[in-house]
Amino acid sequence: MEIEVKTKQKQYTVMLERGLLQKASSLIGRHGHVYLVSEDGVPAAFRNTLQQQYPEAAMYVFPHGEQSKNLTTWQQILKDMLEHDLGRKDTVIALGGGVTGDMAGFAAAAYMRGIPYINIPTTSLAMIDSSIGGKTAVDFNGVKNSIGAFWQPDLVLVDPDLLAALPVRHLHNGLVEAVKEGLTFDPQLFAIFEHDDYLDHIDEIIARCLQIKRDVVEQDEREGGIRKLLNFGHTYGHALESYFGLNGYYHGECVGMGMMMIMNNPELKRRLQAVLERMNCPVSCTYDPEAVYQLLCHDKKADHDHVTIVQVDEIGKGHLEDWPLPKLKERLYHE
Ligand SMILES: O=C(O)C(=O)C[C@@H](O)[C@H](O)[C@H](O)COP(=O)(O)O
Repeated sequence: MEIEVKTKQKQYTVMLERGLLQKASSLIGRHGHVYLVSEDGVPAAFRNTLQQQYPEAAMYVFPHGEQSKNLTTWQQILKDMLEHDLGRKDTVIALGGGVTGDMAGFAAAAYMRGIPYINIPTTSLAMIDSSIGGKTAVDFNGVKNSIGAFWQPDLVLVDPDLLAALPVRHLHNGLVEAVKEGLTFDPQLFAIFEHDDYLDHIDEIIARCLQIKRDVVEQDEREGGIRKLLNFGHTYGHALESYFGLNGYYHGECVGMGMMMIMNNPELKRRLQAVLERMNCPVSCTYDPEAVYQLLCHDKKADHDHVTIVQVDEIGKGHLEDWPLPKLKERLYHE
């Protein structure tokens, strides 16, 4: 399956097919010199499969996880790119999860004021959500994704075979973003999680999410309106993620709890809770409300004294609401 994404910045293809990694170089074609970025959590066999297709290319491998998503790693990648004489027509290829896509994408966005980059996601989170749409960022000063750029990829190769190597907690972590897309845009997608053996429908789940994301990003590349709906659960979710830090909950797990916290409709909340429990994901946690509130005030959707949040009263129909900060704070105390 091929999905065309047409944005003002770039027009590119997202290919979704099993076995793509083996033939990546033939699909990528000629793109100047190639520079590979990956993380050590990606199975060595995947890295070797790509490296063998580009024997001349340098590969920068950083330690896996959110602790690497910072300006230090970004600077090290840029320095290495310079040392390998990468030019404006050369291409960065990211092989890894969301952090790799962010690091490689943000490095490509800044290097020589922007060079091409190609994404080969290896996690459910990256396949479903972060590999397309052009959001690249690092965490800074304790605030998630606070420094970054919109920089669209030139090609995305989604190979669900790679998920076989993913630990089950990571798999579910990414699938929470698909639950989010079902709740905000696609009742049939939510129904897969509610009623079916969702692990038998992984390819369909990814395809539905990519199509939703393509439609949203094409309408609103820089998140002026409808794209904000993709942030359902992220207002509390990002704050919890920052609050618990590197050894706490995963991103998707925090988004799941964030959706539970923001949702008003008790019946929908009950259904979401049942889905999250099916996926062995947490539905709530204990935290210091004041500390989480302070983190929440840095939300990119915040405008001085209010935050644009996403609400879902009917499955498939997310909408935006402006919530004053005191209302968000009060809920933290009464959840
Ligand atoms: O692509 C988007 O737009 C999204 O909001 C997708 C989110 O699921 C994703 O976690 C995103 O990185 C959060 O964006 P941010 O702007 O709050 O950093």
